[in-house]
Amino acid sequence: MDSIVVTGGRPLEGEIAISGAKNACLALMPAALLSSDPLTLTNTPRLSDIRTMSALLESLGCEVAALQDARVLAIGAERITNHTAHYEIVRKMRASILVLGPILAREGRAVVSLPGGCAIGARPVDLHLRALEAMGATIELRDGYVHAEAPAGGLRGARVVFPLVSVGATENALMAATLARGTTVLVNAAREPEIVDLARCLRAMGARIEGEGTSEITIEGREALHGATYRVVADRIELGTYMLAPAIAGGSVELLSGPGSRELVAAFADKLQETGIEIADTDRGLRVSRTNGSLRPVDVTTQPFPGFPTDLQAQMMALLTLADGVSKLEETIFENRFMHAPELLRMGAQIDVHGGTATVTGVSKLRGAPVMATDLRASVSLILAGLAAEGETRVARVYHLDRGYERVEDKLGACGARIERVHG
Ligand SMILES: CC(=O)N[C@H]1[C@@H](OP(=O)(O)OP(=O)(O)OC[C@H]2O[C@@H](n3ccc(=O)[nH]c3=O)[C@H](O)[C@@H]2O)O[C@H](CO)[C@@H](O)[C@@H]1O
Ligand SMILES: C=C(OP(=O)(O)O)C(=O)O
Repeated sequence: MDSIVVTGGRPLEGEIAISGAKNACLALMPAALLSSDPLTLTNTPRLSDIRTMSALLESLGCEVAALQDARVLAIGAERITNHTAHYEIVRKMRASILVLGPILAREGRAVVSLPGGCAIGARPVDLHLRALEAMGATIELRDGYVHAEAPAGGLRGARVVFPLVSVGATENALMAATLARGTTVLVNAAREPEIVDLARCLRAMGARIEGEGTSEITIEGREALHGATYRVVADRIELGTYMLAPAIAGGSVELLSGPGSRELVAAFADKLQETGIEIADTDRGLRVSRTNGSLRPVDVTTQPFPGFPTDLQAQMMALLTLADGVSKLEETIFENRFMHAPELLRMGAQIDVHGGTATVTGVSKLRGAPVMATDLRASVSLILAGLAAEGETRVARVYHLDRGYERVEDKLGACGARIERVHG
């Protein structure tokens, strides 16, 4: 199994290209199931999660062609030949549940393995299922699988009120509603940029949708959708992660995420600026610079968009371990998302975790250490910490990292970081 070895202490200078968003792409790919015409996605990231979704779609009868060095994916779902998403694939990636709504809406039936819990929390899918039931589906759970059936004549438009904000449940319901009979209103819908991206792509496929990016989305169901070509939005979590690289290591880096991309990370960028880091908009994205030696502590509470993203909490914690004072991080989305804390302790950080709150008392320096992470964002937070630490940090089990970060060693290495991948 590969490890990443980082030797800290070098300020970073240069630029980093930000890839297309993993989490947007993982919702856009199943949208292809809604039409018998091909959906072509451009700016797709080269990540293991994307390959897993391709394999899942192929197992359902789709043709998936990775073009232009896998920067473009052409997905043809002329016929869905298999209505079951098997556990062997679903267990690898929770986003597999996103095929449920599209298959059910187009074919009238679908069987999808329950994804099960994962390191960061239990992550049930009840809200996905309730939304589809509100559209008339009959759902049964048997032997670890969701068996869903649409009523005669197909799913019906409905008013779906989500008791809590769920990105995945909003995506599943949004996709299903595009082919339902009548109007669907999603109330308390997620507002994440990935939802906006999905709605725009569905509109390019002929769907009638209004209100994406607000908490109420209205969808007028259509008989059929057609093919389209759509460009995946920049990855705001990758962007935020690399914004933290010069913040923690020192130096100045331009993040090539496109003009106007600050709005993708506004709440995070505000917190980063509060610590004393400079952020400037550029024609190509954002420039982040650390000119001043000390970092101010800040308090952070994770929230659904437009709040501070849970997917940047671990990385922000790595920075705050070196602030001049005490910071509090409150995790409100997932019940077990502080797995990076004990590993950061091994590098000399001072962190107390009580329930959903981590109190971080800044230290003057971190020391390199062998560390290991059990989820994607925790893994990258240890790499960030390694950029600032004295000596060598070896981050083991980087398959988590490869789910969500493309060539992390090349992107940081090009800015002067001493970082390498060690095989075996
Ligand atoms: C592939 C993808 O896009 N993953 C993102 C997506 O995950 P995902 O879509 O799984 O996250 P949700 O927004 O659904 O989860 C939010 C909260 O709702 C709970 N919940 C969710 C669904 C449900 O049916 N019942 C229920 O109780 C979850 O356990 C969690 O506590 O949004 C999360 C929150 O921004 C991000 O951290 C993930 O990176
Ligand atoms: C939690 C994440 O992904 P997933 O929902 O696929 O587990 C993530 O991207 O940080």
